[in-house]
This record gives sequence, structure tokens and C-alpha cells, in this order.
Amino acid sequence: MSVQKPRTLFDKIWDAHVVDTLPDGTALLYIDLHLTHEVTTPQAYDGLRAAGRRVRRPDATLAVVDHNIATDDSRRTGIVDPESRLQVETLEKNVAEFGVPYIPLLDDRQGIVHVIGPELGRSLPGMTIVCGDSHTSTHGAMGALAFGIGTSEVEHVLATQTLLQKPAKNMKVQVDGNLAFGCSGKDIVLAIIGKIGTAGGTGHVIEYAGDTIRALDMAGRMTVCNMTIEGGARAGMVAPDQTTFDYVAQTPNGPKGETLERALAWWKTLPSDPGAHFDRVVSLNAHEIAPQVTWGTSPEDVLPITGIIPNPEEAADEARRAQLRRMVEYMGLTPGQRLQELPVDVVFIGSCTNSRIEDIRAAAAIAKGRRVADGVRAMVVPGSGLVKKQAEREGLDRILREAGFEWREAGCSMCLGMNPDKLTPGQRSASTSNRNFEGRQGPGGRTHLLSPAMAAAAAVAGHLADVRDYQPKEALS
Ligand SMILES: CC(C)[C@H](C(=O)O)[C@@H](O)C(=O)O
Ligand code: SF4
Repeated sequence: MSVQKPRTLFDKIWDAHVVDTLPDGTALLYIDLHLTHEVTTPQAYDGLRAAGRRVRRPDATLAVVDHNIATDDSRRTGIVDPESRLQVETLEKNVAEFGVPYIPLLDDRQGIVHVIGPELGRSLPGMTIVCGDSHTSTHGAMGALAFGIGTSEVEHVLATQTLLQKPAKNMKVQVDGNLAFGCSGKDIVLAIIGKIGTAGGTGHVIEYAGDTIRALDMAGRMTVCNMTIEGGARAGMVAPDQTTFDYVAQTPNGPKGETLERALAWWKTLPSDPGAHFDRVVSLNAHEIAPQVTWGTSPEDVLPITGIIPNPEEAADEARRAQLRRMVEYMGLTPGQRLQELPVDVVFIGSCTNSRIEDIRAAAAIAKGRRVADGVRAMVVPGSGLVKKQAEREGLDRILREAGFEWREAGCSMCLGMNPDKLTPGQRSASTSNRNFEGRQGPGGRTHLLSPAMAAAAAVAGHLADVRDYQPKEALS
């Protein structure tokens, strides 16, 4: 009798989706869900049109607009910027022509593609999920194999519902122990990237394991998987468990009844087998994680909030010294300065990393009974219309507005400079997004990445602050 080799979660999903394998190991994978947005689809549809092809499975494809749209009332009267307007109009024309389901801008379900997939119950355990967007790794939190693809691959998936993929190596990131007050999924993933570096996951799919990960809610797991891509890995995933199943059961479009029962029977077989081989294992102790904040222009340049700006001259080699000098200069910093002394101009709570209801609750808990500091612009941008409605039902919008935060409509917003929400040159932001390279939030803008609770603390303090000094004053409700 042959005994099957123990397999990882990644191996199992991969094996279940292989249509064919080439001698070099490259596989043609079946794709269960193709999420799409306005930025990376125009050429793909042009390609289909030129070849006279149709979309193979519109029912397994979903389109939404998120990057190029305004997050204030102006969205109701049309997009002002001609380039952004063209992107959105092009998507609308393409989905109509090819019969692809589309969530329009003014629909309640509209939102950031990586928020709405799980929320609607479209991103499910065991699936292969792709999108022409690097942060597709977010959906791995569902126990799915989810990764970003390029525009030519978008065309390939639209036409065939399959994708060519080289096999990846397995990496396990094991996090154990209780998280301290003020720490969240964001602090975990920033600490991981600080440890492994932005190239640390190259060629690997990361499975997050350990009791700290198990204790995270789905939003926390999505935050961790979301930033996996910033650690260089191809995808991040968390094995599905009761937390996942309970989440799926309450989604509007997830499987129900007997279909759900059958799905559950398979989903429960997905977690990595005991003894499954991981090419690399990295371990972290949650007790050692303090609230994190990036100081430089890469997510790996991260420190506990109690840290000080490093001195570039102390770096080991000239290349790193030059890099650090440039970062210190661009970010307008002085070596030896305490992170907590840095005044912020803008606080952005949003993005596919941290715009779910749990993130907004975390920010509101710190903001309640406090005021945004004078001269600080603080904005909260829910990840979807449904998150926004839920927050409003809970009265979180009122708490945040009373504290002086702007309460906006769903979209990518100030995560990237592709819509009216931008930093102006020299502005410093505390941002719950995932990228901090030069100009990411607008030309000349300076970004510090942190968690929603830390962002709210910065907003009320007027400078980067330790959320542990800003314990909630009152319960949320
Ligand atoms: C516009 C899109 C292609 C891009 C990505 O792939 O990540 C964007 O979402 C981002 O976060 O920079
Ligand atoms: S919120 Fe930011 S990271 Fe996420 S998809 Fe939009 S632009 Fe990309």
C-alpha cells in the first residue's frame, strides 16, 4: 500500500487545481475565482477583442472599481480627472460587452477588491484566486491560494480560466504567544517583515501558523496575508479553521445548507499534514512584539514605537549607508530622533490592509472621548460600502466624526496616489496601508506604516505615539 507523502496546505490546493504539468514543473492551474479592477484590465479586454475570444467563465469573474475613484460625495457627480474617468468608463464598457458581473461605484457592495471578495463570500477556502493586483495575497487568509498576476495573465485567465505557474517553495512562519495590548495583525506582519526583510519570502508561499495566528480574527489574518507580498513571497495563507468557517457562514454569497456542508467536509482536510515539509521555517514570539511603525521608505525599515531613528553611518557597508542616508533625508529625519517625537500632518485609516470593521472598531476605541490634534487631517476610509454601513449601525462613524475624523466612502483612497486623496510634498502621514516607498501616497509624501489603533493614537497626539499610552477611555457601546 502506498502511503501518501505529508502535504502542506499549499501543496493540497495546488494538487487539486493542476490541469497539466510541463517537464520543468510548470503547471497549468485551474482558477476558481478571478477578481478584477479598473487598473489592470483594459489591455486584457483589448487582447480578447483582437483575438475574437469571449470570457470563459463570467460567473467565476467579478469586477469592481476601487483605485481611481473619489471617496467623497463628488463620486456621485462623476470623476473629474480625465485619466481616472477613462479607466472606470473603460471597465464599465468591457464588463457590459463581455458579460462580466460588475459592482458599480454607487452600489453598497462596492469597495476595495480585496475587502469585498471575502466579505461577500466569493473568496473561499481551498480556492485558487487571482487578480491583477499584488495584494491578492490577502485572500490567502481564507485558506485559499491567492496571488497577484500581470495584465497578460489577466487576459489568459479571462480567456481560459487557467494560468501557468511555476511551483513555489513552502515556508512556514510560526507565531506563538499572546499579543500584548495595542498589538494586532499589522504589528505581527510588520515585525515579520522587519525580521525576514522585503526579499525574505522570495520564491516561497508562506503559511502562517502558531497559536497567535489561530487567535486572530479573519480581519487580522487578512492584514497579515495582505502584507506577505511586502515580504517578497508569492502568496500567504492561513489554514482554514472554525474561525474561517463561521466567517464564511455569515457572508451573503457564500455557500449555504447542503452545499456548505459538502464544502466543509473538504475544507477540513486542507490544513497541512503533520510532518509536511517546509523549505524554510521562521519563528516569532508574540510576547516580543511591541506596536510597530516604519520609519524609512521600505516596509522592512520598521521599529517598535519606542525606537529611535538609526544613524546611517553605523550601517555595515557603504551601499546600506547610502540607502539609509537617502531615507533619512527623504523622510525629513535626524538620526537619534525618537519616533514618538515625529509630528504628523495626515492620518489615513484605510486600504486593503486595514479597512475592515474590526480595524474601524480598533481606531474608534482609541478615538472615543478624544479629539484629533489641531492641524492634523485624519481620515477613515472604510474598505467597502458594507463595512461603512456596519460601522454606521454601530455608531462608529459618529464617534470618529465627533473626534474630528473625516468619514468617507469606500475605495483605495490615500493608499496610493491614483485618486484625489493624496499627500502634498513634505507632508508626513501615519497610514494603515502597506507601502511606504517615495511618493506612494503622493509626490514628496512621507509615509509611516502602522496599525489602526496606532494611527488613531497618532491622530489624537498629533505625532507618532505609543498606543499603550492611549488606552480606551470608554467602551464603544
Ligand atoms: C494598481 C495595482 C496594479 C497595484 C498593485 O498591484 O498592487 C496597486 O493596487 C498597489 O497597491 O500598488
Ligand atoms: S488599497 Fe492600496 S494596496 Fe490595496 S489594492 Fe488599493 S492601492 Fe493596492
